[in-house]
Amino acid sequence: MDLSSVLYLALPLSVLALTILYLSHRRPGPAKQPNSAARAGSFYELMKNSHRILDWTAELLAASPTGTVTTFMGVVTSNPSNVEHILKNRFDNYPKGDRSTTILADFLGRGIFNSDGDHWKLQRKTASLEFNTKTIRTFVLHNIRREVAGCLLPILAAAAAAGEVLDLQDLLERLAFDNVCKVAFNEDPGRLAGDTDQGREFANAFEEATNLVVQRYRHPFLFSWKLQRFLGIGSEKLLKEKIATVHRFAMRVVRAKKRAEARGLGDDLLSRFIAEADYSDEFLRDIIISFVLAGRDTTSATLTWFFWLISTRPDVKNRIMDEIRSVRSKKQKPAEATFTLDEVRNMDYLHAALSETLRLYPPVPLQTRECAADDVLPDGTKVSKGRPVMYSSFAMGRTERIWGKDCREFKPERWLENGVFQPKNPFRFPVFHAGPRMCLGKDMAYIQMKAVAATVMERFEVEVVDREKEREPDFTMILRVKGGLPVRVRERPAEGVLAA
Ligand code: HEM
Repeated sequence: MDLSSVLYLALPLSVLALTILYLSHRRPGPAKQPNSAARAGSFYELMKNSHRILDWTAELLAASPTGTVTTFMGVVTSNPSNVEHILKNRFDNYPKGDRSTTILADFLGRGIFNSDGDHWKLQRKTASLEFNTKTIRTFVLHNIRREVAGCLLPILAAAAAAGEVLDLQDLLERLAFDNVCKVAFNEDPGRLAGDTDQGREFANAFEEATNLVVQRYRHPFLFSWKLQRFLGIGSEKLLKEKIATVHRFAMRVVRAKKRAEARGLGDDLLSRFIAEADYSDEFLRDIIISFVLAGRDTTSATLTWFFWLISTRPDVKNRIMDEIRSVRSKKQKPAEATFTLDEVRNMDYLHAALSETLRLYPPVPLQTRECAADDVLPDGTKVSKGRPVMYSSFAMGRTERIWGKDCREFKPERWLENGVFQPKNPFRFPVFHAGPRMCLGKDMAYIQMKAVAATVMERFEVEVVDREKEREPDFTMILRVKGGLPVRVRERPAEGVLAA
């Protein structure tokens, strides 16, 4: 790049930097919102609180009478009526929007996770049919049982015998990655069983590409990361390489599956899309990358928080153990190392404990949409065209107005009536999103999480090292446990359970 181009690009950058400085030091004017959203959170405050963005927004929202605030970042709400308006009633006015889809486009293309309008509708229609069949549920459970019995339990047994400390979060992430790849395209990258070269390269590139692409959100203007990409410098250089590795792997999978079509397709999601219509290779590549991203760290993060939370609550742990024993006692044939679909379904208390974990530590804690045309939210907040509008599941899970005075307590009982699990209104609990774009993998996620939790707990006592220590969330794309979760495991004496 020559000097004149550098100067040409440097000038607008300086203007942007000065604008940011001006905005951050400007005295806030009188609030323009009529009766609702407090105007809070200047650029300066945002920077000051950037390391605790979730707690900071939760505090702002709790202090606002309507549960909505207007910040430098856009409108943020924890008000269920607003959430219903954005996600359902005025769905078409709140797409993901250009800013977000442009940021993720190099990586995700126009896969279901990163598209709006007709392109999204087409994928959603096919995917909804495929996610809701009994065949896919059975396929999901079959894979998770295989992976748990064949890989996870032996690793835990070896650690128990050696008295070794394990990072449970890391193990669960490996398990979730292998599992979502099996469900998406029926290949196991072997993250848990001992990496294959190709699998390791794909998994590492996927992980790094996700972390690097998220860095683009930290740029206040699209222009700044685009400039880096154009110059091929810094994190953008590395990102390009990682994305190329992921795309190469995914393309190989798509082409191999298409070639195998004549010999019969499988039950995985890619096979089902191929059988459905003559989609292009790129279209299918984008779809499977979206599925892997969607189903990867969400379940492992939830399980990690779950194991930490129950380690601080022996009463909850005991009730889960009682439920597991009771489900087992109804079995006619000798118990296996893992559970059937019906057994997993019948665990209401475990379902409640996982939902309570999701309430306090939602894997996707803050969601953003972009306002397509000027609008007024049900609480009176005005939103202008192009503004980001966010809802915070994290703040909502900790809101007294929604969950009562004990909202910060871990209390699975709040989800049960006469021992039976009662789902909550998704606009008050939008952890899986809500409305037409609600998470497609919700049932699948519960099946996986329940199967893993019950199988591990039945066979092992999991002791979290330093369990009383408060765990800090680490929020990049998914709300993980900062620093992982070190645990020791001990084998329980067998209660009629066969070895894996
Ligand atoms: C605890 C586990 C999970 C949670 C909390 C969760 C949460 C969410 C949320 C909040 C969204 C909306 C994201 C957005 O629009 O930006 C979403 C979408 C989605 N999820 Fe999940 N998810 C979970 C597990 C899974 C799993 C295991 C899969 C399976 C592959 C999956 C597949 C999807 C898909 C395909 C979408 C896109 C739906 C669309 O845009 O129409 N999810 N999920």
